[in-house]
Amino acid sequence: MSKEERPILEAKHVTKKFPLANGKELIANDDISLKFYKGQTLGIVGESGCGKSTFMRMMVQLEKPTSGKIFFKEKDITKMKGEELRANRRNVQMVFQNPATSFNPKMKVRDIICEPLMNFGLIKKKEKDAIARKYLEMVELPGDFVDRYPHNMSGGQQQRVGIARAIALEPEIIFCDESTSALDVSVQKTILELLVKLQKEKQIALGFICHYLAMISSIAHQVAVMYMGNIVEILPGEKVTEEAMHPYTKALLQSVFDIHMDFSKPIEPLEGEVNGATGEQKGCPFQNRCAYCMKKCQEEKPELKTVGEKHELACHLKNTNL
Ligand SMILES: Nc1ncnc2c1ncn2[C@@H]1O[C@H](COP(=O)(O)OP(=O)(O)OP(=O)(O)O)[C@@H](O)[C@H]1O
Repeated sequence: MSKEERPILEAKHVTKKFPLANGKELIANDDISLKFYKGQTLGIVGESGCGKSTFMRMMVQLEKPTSGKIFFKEKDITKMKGEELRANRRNVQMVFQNPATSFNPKMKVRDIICEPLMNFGLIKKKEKDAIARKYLEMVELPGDFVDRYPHNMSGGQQQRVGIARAIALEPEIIFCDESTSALDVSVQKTILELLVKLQKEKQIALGFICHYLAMISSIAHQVAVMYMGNIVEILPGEKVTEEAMHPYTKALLQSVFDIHMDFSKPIEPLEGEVNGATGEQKGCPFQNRCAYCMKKCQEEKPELKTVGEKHELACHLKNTNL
């Protein structure tokens, strides 16, 4: 495999369990394997509570998996400790989606953008102003925003400052969690476009977490659809509308897709209950809500299998024309 084809970041069989008050465990992520490549966007989509943020938190080293491995350029980051772990954080950055709560309200934009650079000892105090202005320009904000405080900016502007702060470290991969965003969808879309522009310029890998399949598939090279902690389908973003096979992906498409890309529509809820996965239910995680559920689906959990070019599916129905 050539260097270009190797993933920057790779999750291998990653599982995350949380203890529940009743002594059972919630399986928030169940045996997830995903790859992130240089200059490419991998979108992770699914309803609230399916485990997207949990996955991202492990990728950015804020949490450790219960089992499985995470490789940054073939080095297992789950084994890193101390200085090595701290140094690696620079490579994998995250854009916080509620900057109002993640920024120190007493810090000016200049300091917010430069704080990580100062922490890593990469710049001197007197360089801060010029550097903050440079990154503000990259995120299409005026240079004199350096003297603003977070509360003097709109949510979208704060988001741009968050991106400026993340890219200032020149990371190899950036994660964004739009699913928890306080921004309205049209602002989310502009932010997404900015990230795609920066990605093209800098060849950053992007991990993008989103509720809106139509929005994410319009920009992501690959889309991974998550349901109750499981990846049920992976396919190229540009092929989502024509080639989606999983009944859940199709349901997400039907509920939100609009050819005119009207992202203001909320997701219509699917029929049926989403239960937390405690590992007690045999078979397919989607069986309770699937209109095509067969006996086999109640007994045997479908594994992700290749069904086309860059297309993987976990569904027993794969050869049935739905
Ligand atoms: N620290 C924690 N302790 C216990 N349970 C947790 C913890 N973090 C997340 N969970 C549970 O894990 C499941 C997945 O949560 P997660 O936040 O990853 O979902 P999500 O898909 O990102 O949702 P949203 O789109 O609403 O952000 C949920 O049932 C959640 O309640």
